Amino acid sequence: MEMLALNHVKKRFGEKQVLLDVSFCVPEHTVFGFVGQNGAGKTTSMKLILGLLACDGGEITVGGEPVRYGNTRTNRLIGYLPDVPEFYPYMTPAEYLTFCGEINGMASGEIKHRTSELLSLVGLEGERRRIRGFSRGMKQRLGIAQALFNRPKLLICDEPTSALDPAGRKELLDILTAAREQTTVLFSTHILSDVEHICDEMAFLHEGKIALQGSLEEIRRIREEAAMELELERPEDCKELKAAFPFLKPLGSNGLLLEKSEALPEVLRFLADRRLSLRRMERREMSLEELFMEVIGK
Ligand SMILES: Nc1ncnc2c1ncn2[C@@H]1O[C@H](COP(=O)(O)OP(=O)(O)OP(=O)(O)O)[C@@H](O)[C@H]1O
Repeated sequence: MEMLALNHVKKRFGEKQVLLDVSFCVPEHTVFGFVGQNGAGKTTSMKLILGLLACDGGEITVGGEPVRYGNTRTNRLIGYLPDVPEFYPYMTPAEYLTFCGEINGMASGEIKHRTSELLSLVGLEGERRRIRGFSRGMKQRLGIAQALFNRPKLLICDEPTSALDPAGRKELLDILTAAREQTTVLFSTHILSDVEHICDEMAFLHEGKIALQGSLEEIRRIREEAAMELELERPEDCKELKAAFPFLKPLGSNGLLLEKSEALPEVLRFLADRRLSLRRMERREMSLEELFMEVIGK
């Protein structure tokens, strides 16, 4: 079942059309990466999912229920970690989570149990310091514990790793992976290696639309089919081939990169007709980064 679905969502701020037509689905119990450059509209999309902004068109459902602007009904299913979470700095993490349980009207036994379970999940068990002395990474981890307190079906995190150092990022990614046992995770990022590390699926938002989406397996397949490296025996053969197919890109002294795999049969026919010998031909493993640069035309 899909936990979240956006269908043809549109959003404009004055003259600026931020989301032109955004559709994607997040299946239950996945870790879903929502990727986009700065200013692509990731936070705007999250605010629409939370009913904090009104869509100009399209529909959003959470757990099958439609999201309505200004109506918080679907938010009972959601835990949200904003990009800069705010806390009462004079509290310890245990005091803070206890306070969250109390304002939610939970019984004290349940609050105690949940607090200890979550502090252990985020690696803050036994932490007696007050939040004012916390690093950014510790605050993000506490924010995840808070967002998970009510056992949400969907955890939404807005760029949770972008301000963290590599060690802090790794800790946070491990927590999001562990959180998948209890919930579905949607997190926005522009750090593509984070997506490669923990996501099952992803969508890439570019110029107001989803430019690329699917499981990481599917996206890897696109990468493998995307480009081919050719290495010829002699530099003059390389020159001859390049002159016949100007779209081939130089690669080292005797190599050429073929980005359009549909042109491969024609290139091979040319090599055979001219009796040019090929030393090596290999599919090129593109990084997610390179693939995105290609999608955005850079
Ligand atoms: N309330 C608003 N009024 C006017 N413009 C806005 C408003 N909120 C966002 N925008 C604009 O919409 C665009 C998308 O912003 P958004 O914050 O959703 O992007 P983002 O993908 O989250 O970027 P970042 O990675 O930098 O956080 C930006 O150009 C931003 O300036």
